[in-house]
Amino acid sequence: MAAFKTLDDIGNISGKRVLVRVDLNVPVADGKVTDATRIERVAPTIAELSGKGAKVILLAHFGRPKDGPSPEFSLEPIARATSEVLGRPVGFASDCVGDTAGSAVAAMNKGDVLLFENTRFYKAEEKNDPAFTERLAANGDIFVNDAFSAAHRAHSSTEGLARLLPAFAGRTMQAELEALEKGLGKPVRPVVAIVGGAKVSTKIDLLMNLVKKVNALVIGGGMANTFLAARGTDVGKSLCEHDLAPTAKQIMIEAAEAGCAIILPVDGVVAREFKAGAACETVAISDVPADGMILDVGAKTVTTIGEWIDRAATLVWNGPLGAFEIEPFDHATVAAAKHAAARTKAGKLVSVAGGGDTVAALNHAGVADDFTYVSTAGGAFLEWMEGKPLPGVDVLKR
Ligand SMILES: Nc1ncnc2c1ncn2[C@@H]1O[C@H](COP(=O)(O)OP(=O)(O)OP(=O)(O)O)[C@@H](O)[C@H]1O
Ligand SMILES: O=C(O)[C@H](O)COP(=O)(O)O
Repeated sequence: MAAFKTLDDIGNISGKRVLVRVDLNVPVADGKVTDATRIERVAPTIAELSGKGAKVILLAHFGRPKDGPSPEFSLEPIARATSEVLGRPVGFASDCVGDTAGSAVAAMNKGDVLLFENTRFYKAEEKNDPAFTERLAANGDIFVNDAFSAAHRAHSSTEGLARLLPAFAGRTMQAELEALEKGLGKPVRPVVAIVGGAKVSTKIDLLMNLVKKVNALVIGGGMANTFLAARGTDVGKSLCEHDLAPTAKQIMIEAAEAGCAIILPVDGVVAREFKAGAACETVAISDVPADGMILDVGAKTVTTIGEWIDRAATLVWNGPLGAFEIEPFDHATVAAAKHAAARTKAGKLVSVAGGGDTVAALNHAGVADDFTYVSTAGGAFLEWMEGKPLPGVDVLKR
């Protein structure tokens, strides 16, 4: 028996209003979804609930809006993409609470699917505010959480609702937890982690514990710049959170004490503009020009990363090594992804990667299917790896 209630326990839901938390925080460029993996992963849960005659109401966030509603963070285009993936109409309500939401739900028939606007248009969502959670709950009889990748957030739509309504794990939530336990529950050593990407402030603290769990930590992407700067390297105009230098230094101390090697870039691909085809050059990491941005790790670093992948029995990866969406800054990520995929196919590596953009990067490299497991989760995956309780999962426990 699973440790939490799943859709196998949900009973007769015909005609019932089921609020389903999904993660539709997908990569988008020019208004188009560039990687639909997260939508594809939640499709089975939606299809199952709809097939059982439920009125399926999707709750999701998109990005990190700071000041309430804005078109930039609207889920409306994602409703269209979800409809394409599901091969059926998906309605859209331009609010997740109140009259607009209530009227849209009242108009639903059995089996219909409706997406509510971005829950993060309300600050109360991220505060897990009980009054806001009640407003969300007013439109549901049952709650299903299928957003493993947002389960590290104790928000109204991830944790709060599970306290107010009968709550169940969706099929993707269930599959993610089972697959991670199987692949990484007792990882074969040496374990090498690669952490890159751009969410420096929300992920850097996780590295403090991660260095105690892995034998080597390769740091690339925007994350590396903060560590390089903390070490005294001038990173020019690169994405860098200088105020986190003390945290980065402490992580390097903890890693040394735990015997975890930290691998930082020795060279970088530098440009002056963040756009496709921008003029760029590869420079030693000590020679980044004051007006330059490191947008990818350089060829020497790629070779070193390959050597660490060769030493690993288990690889854990979150966050691209560079701004892979823009050529030619995808080179390092693609090279490392292909290298890890080849080792996995040769039976020499257990490779588990996760994250919205990380999955997109592996798809871009054409190797997502060759990894042992690809999770939709980035931050949640790292927290799971750390052994930290995930509020969205814990609340579902029997
Ligand atoms: N050197 C860099 N400078 C600027 N942006 C970078 C750099 N390296 C990587 N990135 C950006 O990092 C972003 C991905 O980071 P992020 O931490 O969101 O990863 P993720 O896999 O989506 O994880 P999660 O699911 O937790 O969001 C990409 O959009 C990529 O362009
Ligand atoms: O992309 C993710 O990792 C999840 O959707 C969570 O997003 P967040 O880091 O903005 O909470």
